[in-house]
Amino acid sequence: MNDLSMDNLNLTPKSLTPKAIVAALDEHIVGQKDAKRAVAVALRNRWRRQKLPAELRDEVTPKNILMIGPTGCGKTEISRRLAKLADAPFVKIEATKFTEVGYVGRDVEQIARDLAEEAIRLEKDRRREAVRGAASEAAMKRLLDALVGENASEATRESFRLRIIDDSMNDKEVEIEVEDQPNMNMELPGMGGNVGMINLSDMMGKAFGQKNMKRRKLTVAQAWDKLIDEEAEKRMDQDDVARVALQNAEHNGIVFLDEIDKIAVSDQRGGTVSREGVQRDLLPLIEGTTVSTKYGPMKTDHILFIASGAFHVSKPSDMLPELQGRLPIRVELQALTEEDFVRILSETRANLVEQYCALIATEEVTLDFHEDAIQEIASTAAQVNETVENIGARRLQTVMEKLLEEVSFDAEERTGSTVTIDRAYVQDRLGELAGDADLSKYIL
Ligand SMILES: Nc1ncnc2c1ncn2[C@@H]1O[C@H](COP(=O)(O)OP(=O)(O)OP(=O)(O)O)[C@@H](O)[C@H]1O
Repeated sequence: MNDLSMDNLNLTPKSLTPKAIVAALDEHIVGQKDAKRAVAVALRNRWRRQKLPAELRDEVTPKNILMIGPTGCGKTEISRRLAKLADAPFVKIEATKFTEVGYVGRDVEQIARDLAEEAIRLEKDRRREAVRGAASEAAMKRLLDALVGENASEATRESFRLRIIDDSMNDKEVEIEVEDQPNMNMELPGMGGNVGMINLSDMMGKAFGQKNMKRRKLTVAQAWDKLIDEEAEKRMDQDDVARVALQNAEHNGIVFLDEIDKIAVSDQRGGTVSREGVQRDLLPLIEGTTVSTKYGPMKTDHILFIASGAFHVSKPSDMLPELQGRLPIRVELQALTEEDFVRILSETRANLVEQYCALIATEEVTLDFHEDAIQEIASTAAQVNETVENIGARRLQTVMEKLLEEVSFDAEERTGSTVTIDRAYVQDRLGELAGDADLSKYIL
């Protein structure tokens, strides 16, 4: 890639120093300092690499990361948040998926194709912003034409326009001409996976320079969404979208490979694709290869791979040596404690307590959480994790849902009231359940 095309990339901002990245992650994720530092350095190294002269830049490959830690302790969350910070295409894939019946070696390339799709989605979102004004103007014109006819007076059009804008026509039906997407996919023989899939309708549309249009009955709200989408797409140079998105996937993409520990042990089952085989298939992708996608060839050399697993049964050293070598940065994440749960519920941004308060507040009911209630919820979650199964912070979700089940169900009958949630309330709702391991297995 030459320097010029590199300039088109959305570079990670200079201000995203490792410290700034860790600070941003701290807002959402409690603890796990080592993992945060490792991903922060990996991201910064991308920015550093982009500053290098071309010949050196190509030599610098990402130092992929292996996260070791129990389920629900923040491995995915850290990686996903990192990608969001960097505005980077991100996909999460379970490594075990490739051991299932029906998969063949080359299917791991689908990971790169999924990343390309994600990059396309991001790029289109970015460009949609830029064309929003023109697209909504054109969409409104088409919608008004369909509702009142092209020859209606300006006054009529204006009065309909205002009613559309203030949402009062949302449920009214309108018959309108929109693009038809029958999805006539056809697989090209001899080309594996999705590359060989071509969309016949797309192709015919391109050949004749036009899309198939079809009259459909939609609600005004549905028609508006569809028209905005069509008008925005029309205003994007699709070839340029594909080119920039592919570059972005190649240089900024992050692949999160979950359950890598499950493919590290040798096979006992017959009939399925061997786990060692999957490791071998993954290798070229991680080492760097070129995968054909429907947007063109995509190099995987500079994609950042974050592999993760609990490694309860297997050890990282059980993986193929080549794969171990490709995941040189090892970080351990800690199982979450009761204190961590308190912090997750009270210190993280948009935490579960805030979310529930906001949801119930839409019914004009106030949830007044006392500190001792948070402590009790955390202790209940920790207790159930210990007695039933440790699912980490995910336990907080089931516990909170159960705790607030009743209020959530009849909030609209309590308009104007305040529900006090203190330790006694939590014990009253959850005490019996949490104390009974058999019940908790199903309910909490
Ligand atoms: N340390 C943490 N701080 C705040 N929230 C957390 C933390 N760990 C996990 N969570 C929350 O718990 C949920 C599950 O976490 P996550 O998906 O990161 O688990 P994981 O470690 O990747 O587990 P798995 O290996 O099973 O995928 C998410 O909603 C996440 O926000």
